[in-house]
Amino acid sequence: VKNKSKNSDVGGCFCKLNEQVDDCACQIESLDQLNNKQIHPPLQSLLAKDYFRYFKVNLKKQCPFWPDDSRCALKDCHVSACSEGQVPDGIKAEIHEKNKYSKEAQEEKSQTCQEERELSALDTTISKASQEAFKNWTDYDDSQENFCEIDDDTSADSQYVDLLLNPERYTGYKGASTHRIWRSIYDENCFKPEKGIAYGKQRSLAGLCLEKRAFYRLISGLHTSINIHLCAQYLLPSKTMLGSKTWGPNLEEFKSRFDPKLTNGHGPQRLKNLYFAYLVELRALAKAAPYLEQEDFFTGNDEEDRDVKQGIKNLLSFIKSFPHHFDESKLFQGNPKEAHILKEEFKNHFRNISRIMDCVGCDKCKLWGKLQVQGMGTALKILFSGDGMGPDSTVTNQHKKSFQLRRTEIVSLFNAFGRLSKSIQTIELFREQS
Ligand SMILES: Cc1cc2nc3c(=O)[nH]c(=O)nc-3n(C[C@H](O)[C@H](O)[C@H](O)COP(=O)(O)OP(=O)(O)OC[C@H]3O[C@@H](n4cnc5c(N)ncnc54)[C@H](O)[C@@H]3O)c2cc1C
Repeated sequence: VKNKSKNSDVGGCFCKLNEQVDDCACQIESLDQLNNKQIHPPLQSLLAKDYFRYFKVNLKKQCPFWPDDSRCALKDCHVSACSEGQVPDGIKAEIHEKNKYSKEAQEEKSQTCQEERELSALDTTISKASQEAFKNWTDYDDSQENFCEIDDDTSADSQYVDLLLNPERYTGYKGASTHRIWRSIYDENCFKPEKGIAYGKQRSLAGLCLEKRAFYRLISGLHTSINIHLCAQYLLPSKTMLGSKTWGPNLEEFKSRFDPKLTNGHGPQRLKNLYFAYLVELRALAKAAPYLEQEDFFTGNDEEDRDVKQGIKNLLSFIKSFPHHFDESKLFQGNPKEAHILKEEFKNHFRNISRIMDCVGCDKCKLWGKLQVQGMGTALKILFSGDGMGPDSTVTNQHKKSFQLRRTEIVSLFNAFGRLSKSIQTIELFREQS
């Protein structure tokens, strides 16, 4: 495939990708470089490891806003859950995770840090006190920090899904059901620039404050990413007599969504919003690096766990060295009372969007929608949880609960970032084809 100069398609889908990411001191081209060369390859191999590939999710939760109405056209919407034996015991038991929330574990960790000695073997029982501590943490998370509603992983309807066996791709989910979802996200849960601007119409961000612009761009960036994946893994006409299915890039579908001539001029800005969402999650990973570098990524397979820990350290070192990170400290500034109200509003809107994911009428889209929204919510939790995320952040002191991430948050954060990363790499592919 001929490699076109990036700036040669001045009027096309990519015309805004030689600019700066909006409201950030970062050129899109430098993100392309960082992502495609340094981040995407190691990230994809980490996401194939057991720790990251199994995601526990409840796809049967009722939509809290309207009756479930839709079924998508293809049986490719179906998600196959894992059988009992498939998921590593270390993940299934999640003893390791629950244990780290217990008072005993916190104290042990604190002592361990002070004495600079290695943690002893894992305790494989969950004491009553530990369970209670875990519940307290869950309540704390739910009330204070979370930007998302996280599925109750003890519900009988929650199941492990192997993400590698259920890839995000074209499913044929479209029409009134999808439009109702996107409309309720944009119209009811994104901040509106001016009264009377309806979903699908020109959306001017002029007059919106930085926080509200950021919120809209995050959601739009996620929408772009979902749509890029369905274009990149489109159901192609079968080339065999038996009619077996093949999936691959569909440039026409991509153009229909991002070419300015076919989208009333909006497509290129939507592509640009993808980079904004990427930059926000990138910064969250950099900020949480001291915490993540301490994580054990426990599955019970010592060798793989060690590889993952090392792989994460290497990846985080690329991420930390990036010089143009998103600056979250500019958000929620000014009058403290107003900033607090705005932050609560921001959180509530985002929580609502996470609830709307239970209304998606195609299981595979719901799986990836829930995972990506939860991952973005985890990024926001990291960015707006203060600065207590250093190596000692798992230690509780009497006055303040320290920062914590659950396995499900870590898995969704890395996978969500992996999806945005894949989208940016895919843009390169479509650019070369066009
Ligand atoms: C949570 C979720 C997950 C999905 N996952 C999948 C999937 O895995 N596979 C699959 O095949 N389909 C999936 N879909 C469906 C897919 O996103 C589209 O809705 C569908 O292909 C129909 O596309 P459309 O052309 O009607 O426009 P849509 O993508 O439905 O967009 C609706 C309207 O929103 C506006 N819009 C479009 N893109 C943006 C943007 N980036 N920013 C701002 N506004 C925008 C436009 O005005 C557009 O007309 C998912 C839908 C949802 C809600």
